[in-house]
Amino acid sequence: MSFDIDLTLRRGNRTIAARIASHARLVALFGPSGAGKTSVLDMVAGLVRPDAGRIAVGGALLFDSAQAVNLPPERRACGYVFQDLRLFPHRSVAQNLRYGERLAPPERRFMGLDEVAGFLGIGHLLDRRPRSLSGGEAQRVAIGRALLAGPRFLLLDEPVSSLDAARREEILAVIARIRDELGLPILYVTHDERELARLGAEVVAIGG
Ligand SMILES: Nc1ncnc2c1ncn2[C@@H]1O[C@H](COP(=O)(O)OP(=O)(O)OP(=O)(O)O)[C@@H](O)[C@H]1O
Repeated sequence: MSFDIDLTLRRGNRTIAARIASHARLVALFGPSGAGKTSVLDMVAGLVRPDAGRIAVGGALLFDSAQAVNLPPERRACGYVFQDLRLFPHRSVAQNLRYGERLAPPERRFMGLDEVAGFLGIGHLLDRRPRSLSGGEAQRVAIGRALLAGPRFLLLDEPVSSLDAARREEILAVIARIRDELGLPILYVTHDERELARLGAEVVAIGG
């Protein structure tokens, strides 16, 4: 199973709950703003601890409250592309990518920097600083940094919500290639139904 997740988290006066049991390579978490989609990604990444539940991805158990299993984020091997990207502003695109590369243990390095740059079409941007990039270019650099870290799966938080229609299609095509050519399971957050249709995603509703 690609995603086998059942968790709850109390935040303020609401309870965030998610149940995902899927063999699909791309599963979309869909729901209104504030429903808890980012919180679910944070729990899968190991940045926020669920109150209770179980998280397994690609057959690897990452968290189980009943068995007292709670792998730290660096042992979960997830490539997390945050909604605000979090590129290092004072470093070049190449340095941002190398940061990801350095995180990857040798046995999980399935792509080199040149290959990732070619795959994502960012080879001409390597000397630029993030602030000089367009939204779509910055998104591709953030995805590249995540891929270079040798992930076993990807967490993508609203990766196209800030882009115009043309750039949106460009990034969705990249995401479809990551799913089809690299075969990485992807957990994808959106509140836009057009993206679900475009990606043919399996949909899990959160909150609402
Ligand atoms: N660190 C925190 N402490 C307490 N409450 C939080 C924290 N982070 C988020 N929340 C609350 O948890 C709820 C879910 O937030 P979350 O960001 O997961 O939702 P979301 O579905 O991703 O929303 P959006 O689509 O707007 O990004 C919100 O009510 C939010 O205010």
